[in-house]
Amino acid sequence: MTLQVDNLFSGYRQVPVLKDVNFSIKFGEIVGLIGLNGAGKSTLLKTILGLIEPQQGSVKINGQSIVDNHKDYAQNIAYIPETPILYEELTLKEHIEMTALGYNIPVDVAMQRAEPLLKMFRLDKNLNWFPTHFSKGMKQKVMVVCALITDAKILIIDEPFLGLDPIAIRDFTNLLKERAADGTAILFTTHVLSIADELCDYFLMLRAGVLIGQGNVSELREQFMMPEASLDDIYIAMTEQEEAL
Ligand SMILES: Nc1ncnc2c1ncn2[C@@H]1O[C@H](COP(=O)(O)OP(=O)(O)OP(=O)(O)O)[C@@H](O)[C@H]1O
Repeated sequence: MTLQVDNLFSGYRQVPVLKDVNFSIKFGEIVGLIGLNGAGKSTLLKTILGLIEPQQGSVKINGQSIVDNHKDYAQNIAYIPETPILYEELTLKEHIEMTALGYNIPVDVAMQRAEPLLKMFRLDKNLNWFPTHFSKGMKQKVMVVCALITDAKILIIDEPFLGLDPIAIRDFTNLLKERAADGTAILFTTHVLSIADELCDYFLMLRAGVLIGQGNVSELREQFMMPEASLDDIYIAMTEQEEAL
């Protein structure tokens, strides 16, 4: 039961951004995707989501690609983008209902699941609000609620902590840990290494479209030959190598 990425080349207009990327994520693991601006993190997430077609190689969930079974593949993934995408003409409640429809969940079940999340994020009094009345952080919380009410076994999150206040970061971090403990695989990008260090079982280090390291911190220490290094030290070494290229 995994997300399996094999020999993946992917990018835009035949120009590969990702070059021969290989990794797998088991259900229940939290994985941090780390790399400088432009390294290809969002391109990788978009390819996993099926928004970009691989130029070569494959992305499979439980052995099936999006081409093999589009519906199963899509329902297995929930996505929280870096910039919240909400429909101006739908209320918060209607966003939850629409998510329920998209993931084949009865609306009353979705509302039950949403209730504690809305309370935690202090949005429970705002069910009839439209997105124009929400702050950026509140919009991000709506995206989090919609993703977490699904039964998706893979959660893909682009910069999850951007725009959230410290309390929301703490609550969201705890929610992610709970989700992983229940068997959800979580892949997220971040530039906030301290949170990644606390949260992740292991890391994917992406440099110029190439996965140059993967593993937990002690495995990364071995791969980068830095026996005493912290995640910060390894990241800085990776960026210095990039500047020297
Ligand atoms: N729609 C696009 N068309 C063409 N090239 C693109 C497109 N989107 C991204 N790129 C290029 O692909 C490369 C990787 O970009 P990507 O957005 O995946 O990086 P990233 O690691 O997510 O960066 P950041 O940390 O800034 O979000 C960059 O060179 C970028 O210019």
